[in-house]
Amino acid sequence: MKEIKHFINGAFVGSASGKLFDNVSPANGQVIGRVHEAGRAEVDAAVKAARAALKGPWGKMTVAERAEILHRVADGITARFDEFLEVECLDTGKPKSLASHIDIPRGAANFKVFADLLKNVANETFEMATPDGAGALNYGVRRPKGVIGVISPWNLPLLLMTWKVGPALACGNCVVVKPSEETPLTATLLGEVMQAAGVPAGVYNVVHGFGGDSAGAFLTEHPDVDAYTFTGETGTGETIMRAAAKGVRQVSLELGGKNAGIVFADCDMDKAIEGTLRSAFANCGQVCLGTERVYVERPIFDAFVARLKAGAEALKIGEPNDPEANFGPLISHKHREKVLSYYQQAVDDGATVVTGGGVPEMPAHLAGGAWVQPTIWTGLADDSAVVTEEIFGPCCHIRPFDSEEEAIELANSLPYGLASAIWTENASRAHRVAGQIEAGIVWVNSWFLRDLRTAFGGSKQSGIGREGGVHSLEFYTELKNICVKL
Ligand SMILES: NC(=O)c1ccc[n+]([C@@H]2O[C@H](COP(=O)([O-])OP(=O)(O)OC[C@H]3O[C@@H](n4cnc5c(N)ncnc54)[C@H](O)[C@@H]3O)[C@@H](O)[C@H]2O)c1
Ligand SMILES: O=C/C=C/C=C(\O)C(=O)O
Repeated sequence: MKEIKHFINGAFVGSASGKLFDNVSPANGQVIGRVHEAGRAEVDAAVKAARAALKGPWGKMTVAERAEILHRVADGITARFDEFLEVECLDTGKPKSLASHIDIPRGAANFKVFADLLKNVANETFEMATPDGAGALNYGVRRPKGVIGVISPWNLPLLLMTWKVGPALACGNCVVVKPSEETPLTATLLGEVMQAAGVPAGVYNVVHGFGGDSAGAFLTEHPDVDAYTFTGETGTGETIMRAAAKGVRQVSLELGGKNAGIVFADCDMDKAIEGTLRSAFANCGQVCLGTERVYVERPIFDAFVARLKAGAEALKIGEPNDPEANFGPLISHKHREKVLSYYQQAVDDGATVVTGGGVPEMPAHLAGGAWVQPTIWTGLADDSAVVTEEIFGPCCHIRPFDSEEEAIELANSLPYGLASAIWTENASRAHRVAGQIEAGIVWVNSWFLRDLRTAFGGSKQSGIGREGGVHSLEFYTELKNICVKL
């Protein structure tokens, strides 16, 4: 059985405690590996290695030197594309057709984009008048924040982890990564790529384990970490924020959502159906930006529901290697229990189940997987938990609306504010509505169209801070003002 070890100070090491946990395939329920669980000793070793690398070669490199190495990391991922694809799909069960287009290429791009960006950042300067007439010159310099704790989720493991590690390293920081316990493989494989690319030991460290009372908590409680960047559930974000408060460490939090799609009667129906299908069901609904609430203008409500149902029913459920498959399993049986509890709740609350609502029949060799049906409901009250709470599964509730104001009010009615998608061919309306949606990201006639230079993050309980492009610099660097009296 394959053992998955930590990557600390440039070497793969096991846990001193000898504690291991199972890595289980979501597609068939079989154990695919045994993962070392970090104790305080391993987390401490990783933080110490990061601190030493910061004071050592990495901290002393020029931006251009670091950028060259990070380009080699990106090329290293691309050169081992098939291996990354294999293990990402082993961990998550997602179709290779999806991960080969999104997860792995984005993993590589996250290093290139931020390496290039750092080479072109301008710093602010202010000339200042002084009473003696000689003046003063203020100029800003950016310095790495230090040792960054990176805590990432399981839904897009390589993409979301490198989305943080790419800019962190480009800015000259060193990182200790705690990947999700569900998906340890790509973060570990990246250690090999880092070694081969010439990233100095200690710059990139990975510790495996769980959240509370395990590697996650040990990392967030460690006093020598300067800042934490986290993607995951809102409740976990609160816990991490509390831990980071000790020592006044900064946090960047990308949290949960209950995103609304708003479909106007003047939309291009083909586009709206295609985009809503993806936003509700891609990655088996396990995308933070996904749509779980769809509001459709009444004149096209019935037609929209019928077409979305047909689209959901045409999804091809299957294992990662099935070239036809575009719909995989949920991440675990535990998560399936949660999703199925909402499927039951919807029925109890009087929903009309338009399609799905249960567990699909799978061939014998996949029967142990965490499969679930894509599901659509109508007819629920606005305060049903199914409509107000993040399910993080392949499901959505569709509700009619009669006016623009009503649609905006419904979209803004929850404490989350991550993303929204608006479907209309009327550009004025698109601008007007997009400006009023309380969310960090609004798409018009699209979904998950990503330019890595743009600000990414959530408002309200969906997060704190923005990452992406130059916005990442705000978190990953300290901006220092130097004032020179002339
Ligand atoms: N806003 C975004 O950009 C974004 C992106 C992807 C996922 N998400 C959210 O992530 C959630 C799904 O991911 P998940 O189930 O892995 O989230 P999660 O919060 O359960 O876990 C995320 C990570 O935090 C760790 N963790 C858990 N408890 C911890 C603790 N007490 N201290 C330190 N670390 C701890 C986990 O081990 C894991 O590595 C959903 O809520 C989804 O909306 C948000
Ligand atoms: O599940 C959440 C998806 C987040 C996507 C990104 O962070 C990104 O595209 O950079």
